[in-house]
Amino acid sequence: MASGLRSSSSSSSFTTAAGGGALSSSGRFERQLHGNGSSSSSSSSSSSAVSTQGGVSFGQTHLPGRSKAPSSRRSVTPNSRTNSGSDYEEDRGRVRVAVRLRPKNAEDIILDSDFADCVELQPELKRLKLRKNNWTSESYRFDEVFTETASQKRVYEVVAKPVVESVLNGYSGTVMAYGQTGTGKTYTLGKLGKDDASERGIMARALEDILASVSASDCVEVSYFQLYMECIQDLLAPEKINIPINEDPKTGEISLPGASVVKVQNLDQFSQLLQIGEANRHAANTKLNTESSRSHAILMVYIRRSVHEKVEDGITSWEKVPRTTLSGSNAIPLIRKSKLLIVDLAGSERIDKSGSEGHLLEEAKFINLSLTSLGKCINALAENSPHIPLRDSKLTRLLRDSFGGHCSARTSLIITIGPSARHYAETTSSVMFGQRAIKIVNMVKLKEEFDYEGLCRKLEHQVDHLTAEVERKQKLREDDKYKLEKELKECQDSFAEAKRNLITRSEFLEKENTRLEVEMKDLLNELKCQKDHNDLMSEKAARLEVNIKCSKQHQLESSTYQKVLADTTQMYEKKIAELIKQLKDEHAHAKSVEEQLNAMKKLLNDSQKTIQGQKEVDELTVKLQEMYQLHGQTLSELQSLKSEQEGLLGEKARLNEELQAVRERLSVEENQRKTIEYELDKILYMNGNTKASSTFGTRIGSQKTNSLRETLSGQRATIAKICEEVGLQKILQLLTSEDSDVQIHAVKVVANLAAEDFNQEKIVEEGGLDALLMLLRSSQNTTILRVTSGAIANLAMNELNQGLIMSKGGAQLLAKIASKTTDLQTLRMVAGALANLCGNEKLHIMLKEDGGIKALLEMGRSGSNDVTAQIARGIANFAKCESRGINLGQRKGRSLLMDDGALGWLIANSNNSSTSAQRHVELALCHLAQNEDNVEDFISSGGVKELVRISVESSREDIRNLAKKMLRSSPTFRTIKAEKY
Ligand SMILES: Nc1ncnc2c1ncn2[C@@H]1O[C@H](COP(=O)(O)OP(=O)(O)OP(=O)(O)O)[C@@H](O)[C@H]1O
Repeated sequence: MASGLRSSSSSSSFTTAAGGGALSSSGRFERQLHGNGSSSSSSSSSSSAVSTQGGVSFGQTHLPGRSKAPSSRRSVTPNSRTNSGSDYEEDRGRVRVAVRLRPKNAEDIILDSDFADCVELQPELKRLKLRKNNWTSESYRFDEVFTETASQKRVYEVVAKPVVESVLNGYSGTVMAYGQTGTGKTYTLGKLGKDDASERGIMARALEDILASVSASDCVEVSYFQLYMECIQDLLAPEKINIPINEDPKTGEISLPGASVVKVQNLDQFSQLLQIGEANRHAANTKLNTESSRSHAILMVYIRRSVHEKVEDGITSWEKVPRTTLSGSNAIPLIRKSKLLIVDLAGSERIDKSGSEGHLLEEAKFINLSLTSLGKCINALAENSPHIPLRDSKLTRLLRDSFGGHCSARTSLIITIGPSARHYAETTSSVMFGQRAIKIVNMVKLKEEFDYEGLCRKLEHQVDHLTAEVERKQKLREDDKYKLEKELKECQDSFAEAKRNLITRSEFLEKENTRLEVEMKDLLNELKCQKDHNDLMSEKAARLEVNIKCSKQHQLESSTYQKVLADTTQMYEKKIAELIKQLKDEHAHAKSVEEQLNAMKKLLNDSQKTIQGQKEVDELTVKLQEMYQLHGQTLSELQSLKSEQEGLLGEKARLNEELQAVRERLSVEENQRKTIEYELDKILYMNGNTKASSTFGTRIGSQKTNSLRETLSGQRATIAKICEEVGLQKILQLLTSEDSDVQIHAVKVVANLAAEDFNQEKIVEEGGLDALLMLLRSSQNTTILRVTSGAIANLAMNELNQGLIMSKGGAQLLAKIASKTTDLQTLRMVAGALANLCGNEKLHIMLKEDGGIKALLEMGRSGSNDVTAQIARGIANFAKCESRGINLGQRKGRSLLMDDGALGWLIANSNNSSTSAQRHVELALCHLAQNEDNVEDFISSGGVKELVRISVESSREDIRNLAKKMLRSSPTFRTIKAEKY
């Protein structure tokens, strides 16, 4: 059941035209919640019957049957804030304003068909244009504009659904309708749509969404009351009147002690409550003899939802869970309360216009009192005024949460208007109310703070990381030391062994040496003995002369022995040399081993030095500890820097405001200077002079602001003042000046004055009309002709002047100018003047005879949309007057327009790209078709086909209906239509 609303706000909710800046992703999100301190048992489950309670307080709602235990509040601070739905989050605070145009009703169609609508919507630009007359219009931008065909579903989704979603998330929200009586406030908000669900208004749709989103453990309750003449009456229990408003002195929260609060469980039940409320509102109105709802109706929806806070890894998350799953876990059970206000304000029309008298006048004053004080609060809030007069009326006291209030209310306002030009003033006033409200930014409860805890955690993490790194490196160093020591030991061992081997080897070599020396000695002794023996033998030879042969043999033997001895000596000498070389090599080897040993010792020395790195580690640890201390100090410094920064930001904001004010003053002064400089160009522009508009028009285009509008009206006031001081007579005399420059300036002033109703009669009385006609007759100057035609067009708006213009030959003169000029602006002015004259049926014959109709139609050759729109307006005015004359039985016969080819012109222009021209062409065809005597012309010129097309394709429902009516009411048309279409 608790499926939750799928957000369509990104596509269908108001888009932001202006608004607050983006919030950073870190920061603190503060909500106000009611703790579970008060008992959760509620009699709300008992039934849906109307129950009465001690008090209903907004934000701290006392629920039915619930004890008034003080509810504890707490702030919740998630460590990170999401940016989801950023548009909505960022711009939550600004009041969103939409405008809805009501379709024409029967009265509008009957009374207004001669007039253009005063409202033009440009939904694609979210703009609304208010047309004062044919020449002047103002354009305003809103968050959304709804045309007369906008569905109830779309209006709900754009205006109210984002607010409802916000309320379901625990914020307060308000949806309010403001507008003149009969413009559709109740239709938009309170329509029940019993037979057709698509007709349901915002109240029913909001409850439908809310009920679909809450779970069984949640609670939805409503109060419904009206504020009539500063008195609050319960619409669910009408006997309860004069309900007081209580304000909590500490929190400023509002409560209505004694008001009924009803628990709602399904949409049918809510529809019944709404019906009861509407019936009671209607009964109260009837009793008070009022036709329309003159009270302010307020529906309050209280929502109480169970939520729980889950703490995981230091991150706080909010989850909507069934209450039963909360026990036994680390979840913290909480109740989240929010409130939705839907306010159907009473009609905003002016007292003088509504014609109220006696009791009704009193009533209107009270209604106006509360609406006026609402307007004052809106003004004060829009201007950021330090004092908001919330206490001036009950309405503003009740709505204190909705506009700039202390809670984070999200507010949507829908301005309802009608299309009729008769209610121009009321429509303008409603539109301006919306324009002021759109500037209001409610205080948003998202509070931004630096996340110190996060920083702390980050630093701790870094310290942990560094400590681990130090430990790792220490371990590495120990490993290295162990390895080096091991290698050193191995080196020492191998050195000792090498030394041992060397010693063994040198002992062995010494022994061998000794042995060889002994051997050599023995051999030498042997040799000596041998030599002694030889000597003895020679002695014997000498002595033994006899045995010479034998002696010779002995000699031979001796030489052999000597050779053997020499060989043996050489061999031993060689062996001794080898042993000495071997001994030298061993010495060299011993030396290189000693060198290696030295290198090892050096290495050992180095590694012992490396071990000194350990000390560095210790120092690092000390530094780390110092860092801890520094970190603590940094935190406190950060704290003080932050408060300093806040102070500086405040100062900066104040200086910015001052700077802005100075800039605005400078800009106003600059505008005033430029205004004076371009004064005459502006007048020209207002009268359609293209040359002037190339200079001034560009500026106008770039500056379309309220201040310019104010400057323009100030300009008119300046001209009126000049006229007052110089005297109209003198200005009119300047029209006959011989200097054409003087004439140009004078005619511009007169044309400007003629744009205001109250000057028109005076200008004619003082001979201004004659002077203008004289200029038309005699001047050749294009500018003079153009501006003069504009002035006459302005004068021709007034019925009293129209006869005079005709009797003085004005139509002939205008026709002549039309035939001579190709200047589009002049043609537009002339067409406008003739179109105004077409609206006076008494002048029709004269207008035709003076060539006015022919001239009007011929101006179509210009191909200009503006000129075509004026021609179409004139023909429509003419045809309308004729059809009225026929209806009243005052006129007979074929239309005077037929001979001049008006029907052909209309058919040829029925697909004109200009909306205004097309509407007038369609209206003119419908009015001409009403005359049976025009039927022949319609048949011969293809007009019937055009009429059938209009009845199906016209963009205006009222015109489609009119065409259908014409086709039905003429038997000839009926037959043709049946045969051909
Ligand atoms: N958008 C619309 N579409 C169709 N009909 C509408 C629309 N808006 C209003 N109406 C009709 O116009 C009439 C007046 O509307 P509604 O009663 O809602 O006006 P209101 O502004 O509430 O007037 P009041 O201030 O007197 O209460 C009703 O018959 C209503 O059905």
